[in-house]
Amino acid sequence: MIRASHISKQYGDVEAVRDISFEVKEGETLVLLGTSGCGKTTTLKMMNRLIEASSGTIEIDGKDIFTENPEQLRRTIGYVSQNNGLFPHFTVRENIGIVPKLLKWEQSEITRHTDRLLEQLRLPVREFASKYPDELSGGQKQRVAVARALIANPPVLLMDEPFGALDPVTRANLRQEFRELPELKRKTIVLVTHDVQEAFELGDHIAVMDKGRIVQSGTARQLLFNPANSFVSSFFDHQRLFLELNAFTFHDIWDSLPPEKVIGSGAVSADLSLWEGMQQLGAGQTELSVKRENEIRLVSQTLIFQSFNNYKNTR
Ligand SMILES: Nc1ncnc2c1ncn2[C@@H]1O[C@H](COP(=O)(O)OP(=O)(O)OP(=O)(O)O)[C@@H](O)[C@H]1O
Repeated sequence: MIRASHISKQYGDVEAVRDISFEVKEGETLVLLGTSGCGKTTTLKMMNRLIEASSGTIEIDGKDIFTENPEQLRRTIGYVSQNNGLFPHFTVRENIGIVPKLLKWEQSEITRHTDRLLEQLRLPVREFASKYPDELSGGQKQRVAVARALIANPPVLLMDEPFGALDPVTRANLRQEFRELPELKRKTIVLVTHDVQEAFELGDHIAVMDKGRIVQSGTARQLLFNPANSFVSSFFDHQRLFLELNAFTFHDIWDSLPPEKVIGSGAVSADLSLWEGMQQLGAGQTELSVKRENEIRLVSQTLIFQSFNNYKNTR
């Protein structure tokens, strides 16, 4: 569990972060979302003391991080930086093994763990372990950076725009893989992004930031349907329908669905978001009749319009 209370960072006259407080429960992901310069990276780096806070307190698992040795603290927190931060003169295997080496693991242990992670992150050991960062694509470098952050099995992971430099397709694929990676299931994660879709896909909670402050913190649904002010709602306006379809699952419209069961084997999984489900329906990947598919579409769209009306009424 991470608890940040009233943290601020001042650079001369610039207040990069102003009196921010938040909690991240064990195993949850908090996304810091905001436009360039709003203080996301500064907030993240205060949590592993790459930047020292001007005031406030940060606790990780009940321990005040300001009383710890910063270097030792950083060995217990996984960190993926904005530009992947790989050492160019180290091979992939050496880059991933940096922290275990500092922790004085046996070399055989380091190799075993490195190779397992490489395979999991779809970087076959034979092909990639001895390569240098310059010989990798952007997406491959990010996978190595994630492996490096995970190898010592830290309970907390900090990620700064981990997919930022990638094209939209690679970015979406990596996000999907990232969500399914068993290593990440129980981690407490703080992730920085300016990408709304990324925030909604990966965050249990999302903190929307502006000018060094958290304007609103909540689940995707809370932010979409109960925005604190026009800044928050305008943040989502240009892709609202897409976000709403992602914010609901087929569970949510179960009662409104036609009586004949459409969810289950051969049909649509109840855990799918409406967006994913409708994509499956559109691609003819289910065993449902066209008539049934159209009924589901109609129910989904009606639900969204109802929600949208509720949302408009709250403004
Ligand atoms: N070392 C520094 N000295 C002075 N001002 C700084 C310093 N680092 C950051 N700032 C300022 O603090 C503010 C917040 O910067 P920060 O890097 O946290 O923003 P960000 O939201 O992460 O932006 P981006 O998405 O572009 O990385 C900015 O106005 C920035 O100019």
